[in-house]
Amino acid sequence: MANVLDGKALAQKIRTQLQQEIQSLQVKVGRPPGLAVLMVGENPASAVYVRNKERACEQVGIVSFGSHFPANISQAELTEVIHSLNNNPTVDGILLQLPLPPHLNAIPLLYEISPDKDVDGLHPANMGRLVRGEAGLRSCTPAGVMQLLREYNIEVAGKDAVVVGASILVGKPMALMLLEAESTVSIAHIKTRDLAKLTCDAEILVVAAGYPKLITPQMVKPGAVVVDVGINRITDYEGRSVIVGDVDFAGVEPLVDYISPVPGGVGPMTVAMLLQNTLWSYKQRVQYSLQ
Ligand SMILES: NC(=O)c1ccc[n+]([C@@H]2O[C@H](COP(=O)([O-])OP(=O)(O)OC[C@H]3O[C@@H](n4cnc5c(N)ncnc54)[C@H](OP(=O)(O)O)[C@@H]3O)[C@@H](O)[C@H]2O)c1
Ligand SMILES: Nc1nc(=O)c2c([nH]1)NC[C@@H]1CN(c3ccc(C(=O)N[C@@H](CCC(=O)O)C(=O)O)cc3)CN21
Ligand SMILES: [Mg+2]
Repeated sequence: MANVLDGKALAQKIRTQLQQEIQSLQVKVGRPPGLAVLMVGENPASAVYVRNKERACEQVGIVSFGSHFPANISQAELTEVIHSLNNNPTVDGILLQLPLPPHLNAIPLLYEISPDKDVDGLHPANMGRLVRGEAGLRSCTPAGVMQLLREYNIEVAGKDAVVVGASILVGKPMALMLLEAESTVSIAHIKTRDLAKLTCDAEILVVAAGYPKLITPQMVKPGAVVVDVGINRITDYEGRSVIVGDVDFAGVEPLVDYISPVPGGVGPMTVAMLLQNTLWSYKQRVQYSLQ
């Protein structure tokens, strides 16, 4: 039986640490950290994220400025909203929930978010820092995966790692962080000819494709570490709406050494890293008032 990577428990531990640090800092600074989350239209994965994030902010003492915009908001209107948040001194973090409705273009909007407040790490300046191995705001989900591996003392250096998925939100920054930790990294994507051949060689397998049961028992190396990033809402055999990952958990779990569950794995870690990034950004911003 595999060890289950308990992201829920680790995230709770991190939130307790953050709560204590925020409590003592805000006395000196005179205001709590602030996080603005912009959600446009309806997206089930985003809705889960926004709900969990608001609860977590409240727990640690971060003020959350949640804004939910109708699906028909224009590119210009959303750009204006971002500019006003950039100029708002009580906002330390700005997160634009992805994906956006088709009439909106995410890339130009991600350029508009001030790199100092880009708690998703998606601005080219922050992605560039990651590529170069510099400190900075980094994408929450891959940062959460790395922290989870560290918590369980899982050796990464020298290992063969495979990342399934190559998005700028998860797959690409994940591969860069695994490389920084000195593993040998391969990235699979939709055009990969033989996915199973690649995944069968993976000692560390991180899956972020958004496809339920993409990874079957035949596709994993016995004794591997499997991290499931996928968040898919499906209807189960009893007609209920449930969340599942990209890995056939029941089939894969008996074969591997470590596996992260969905829910309770990477998702809560993403939220914890978002809070951590917001605190980091706040500390950068208020360092003068602390001297
Ligand atoms: N747990 C969390 O905290 C968290 C955070 C973010 C996202 N997610 C979830 O993680 C999943 C991925 O998110 P994302 O934002 O990275 O999604 P995305 O932008 O849709 O990217 C998915 C990536 O997977 C690749 N892919 C899709 N089907 C594939 C297949 N059959 N074989 C190989 N590669 C395949 C795509 O390839 P192409 O680009 O070539 O099409 C793309 O690179 C989703 O389920 C999302 O909800 C979870
Ligand atoms: N800009 C941006 N950044 C993101 O990190 C992001 C988006 N957009 N859009 C949606 C996806 C999906 N993300 C998620 C999705 C779920 C959880 C989460 O907390 N999952 C929990 C609870 C699931 C449940 O309530 O059942 C889990 O245990 O997996 C976190 C981040 C983050 N994502
Ligand atoms: Mg999860």
